[in-house]
Amino acid sequence: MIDTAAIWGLTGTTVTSFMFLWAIYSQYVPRHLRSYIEKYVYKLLGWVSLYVHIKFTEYTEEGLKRSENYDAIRNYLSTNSAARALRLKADESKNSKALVLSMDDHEEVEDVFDGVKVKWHSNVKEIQTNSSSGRGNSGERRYFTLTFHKRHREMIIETYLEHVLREGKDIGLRNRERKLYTNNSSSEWYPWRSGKWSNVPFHHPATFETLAMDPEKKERIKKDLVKFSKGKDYYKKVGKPWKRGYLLFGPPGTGKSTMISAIANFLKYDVYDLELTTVKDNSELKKLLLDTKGKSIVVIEDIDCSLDLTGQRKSKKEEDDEDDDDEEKKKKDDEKKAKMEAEKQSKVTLSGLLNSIDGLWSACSDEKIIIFTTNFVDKLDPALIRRGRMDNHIEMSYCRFEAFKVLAKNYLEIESHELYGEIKRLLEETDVSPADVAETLMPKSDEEDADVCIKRLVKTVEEEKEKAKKLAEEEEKSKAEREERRRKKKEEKKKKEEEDKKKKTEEEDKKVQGSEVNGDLHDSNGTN
Ligand SMILES: Nc1ncnc2c1ncn2[C@@H]1O[C@H](COP(=O)(O)OP(=O)(O)OP(=O)(O)O)[C@@H](O)[C@H]1O
Ligand SMILES: [Mg+2]
Repeated sequence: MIDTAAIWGLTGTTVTSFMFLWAIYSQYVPRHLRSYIEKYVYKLLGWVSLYVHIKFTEYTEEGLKRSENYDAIRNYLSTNSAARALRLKADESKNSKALVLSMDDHEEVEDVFDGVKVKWHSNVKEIQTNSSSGRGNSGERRYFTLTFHKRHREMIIETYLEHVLREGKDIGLRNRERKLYTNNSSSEWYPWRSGKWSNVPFHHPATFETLAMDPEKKERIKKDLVKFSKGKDYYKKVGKPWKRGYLLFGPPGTGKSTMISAIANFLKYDVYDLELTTVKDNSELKKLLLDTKGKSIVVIEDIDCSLDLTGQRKSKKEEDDEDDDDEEKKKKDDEKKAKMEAEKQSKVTLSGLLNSIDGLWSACSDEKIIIFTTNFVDKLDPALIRRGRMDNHIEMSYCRFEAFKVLAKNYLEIESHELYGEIKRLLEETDVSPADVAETLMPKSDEEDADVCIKRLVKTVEEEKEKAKKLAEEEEKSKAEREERRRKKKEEKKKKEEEDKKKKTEEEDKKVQGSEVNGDLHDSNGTN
């Protein structure tokens, strides 16, 4: 069938007469003759028309796969056509969180790029397909036609189309429903089962605005993220894979997991929450990482607990164990047992993890952030967290006044209070996690206003301060007791050693004396 959009270059009355001819042609000319005629008409149009037409179909040649370019163009035109076209179509795609308004079939919109005018036309064609049962089915195939003047051919093909596809893909990524993935155990790694990763829509509400931390630090992190996300060309230029590692460390409840959600929402990335204890070995780990998409964050939470990743440092530590008293030894034994349990389940090693982060990252898709979190940064092997692997080390600390102000604004919608001075002083002196502050600030009923919550916070922090003081005193006391025990043990050991030595010397003296007496006897016997 002749592509009607292909003759778009012709005007007014020509089009009307052509339509009349077209009706006669489709009714009276036999089908087998039409393909010949169409072939030559196309050739003729190519000679006389000043316009170039490019067709973008909804499905690939084989008809099986949806064309990514078609979707990108549709997204691109959705911003254009929503403003200009009169008939629009509301698409509700499975992976899109927003309604995509694209132009309806047989609509047309103009676009201007670098001062050059082009036209996009949306078309639909009836097709006959043969099903496996042998019966013919009819369906619709959609396509876009781009029309522009011959003299802009080079610019359109080389620059404009690249711009349209890039923009369209970006719009698609912005509109897509973001996902939170979690890894499955390898027994489920079949396409007809769950595959390597299961996912749910990612709807965590945390943002940098709601994250309580030092504002300057927050700005630095945001700038770093923006630079990374726009760094495609830079990373290519310096020959580095386009990835960045973040290490988030700090005590429990200081917002490490919240920060991950804030980063994901800020960059509009998916999140892959990698549970290392369900990964059997290094090869499984590599396969999992290779199966992650770009524009995503791979997270390994509590890396120190996931596996024994502390490497050789362990043996050095063991040497110091001798000085510990029984209580500490028991604690360490329990820790070791827990780690051995984890190792039994998973054989992922430190070097395996390092290889997966470094070696294969370059091979899998671009634009990826890997985040490790830990409560104990000192426990980690330096090889794991060196710059280049973990480029940015971020300490999430206890709630100080600046962070408190963010929480008060979020939870109580206040920016000042007469007790702010008191709170500032208390928070500088006392270590309270943002999680605790947030919980205290949250109104527990409709009767509780900001004043009640702020007073409760003052009380809570004062109590925490008292508790911390008592704990410090107790620790000091038990430390002194431990020192005393250690000193006594050493003294006893020394005393025992001295006694043993003395005993030994006495025994040796006795022996010498004995042998002298024997010698004398022998001598006297000999002379007899
Ligand atoms: N810096 C923060 N800003 C805002 N809210 C926070 C912050 N830190 C903690 N919270 C609040 O406390 C809760 C717990 O915080 P989160 O899970 O992020 O802590 P975490 O550092 O990951 O703790 P853990 O080390 O135990 O995993 C969050 O749901 C959030 O409401
Ligand atoms: Mg956490």
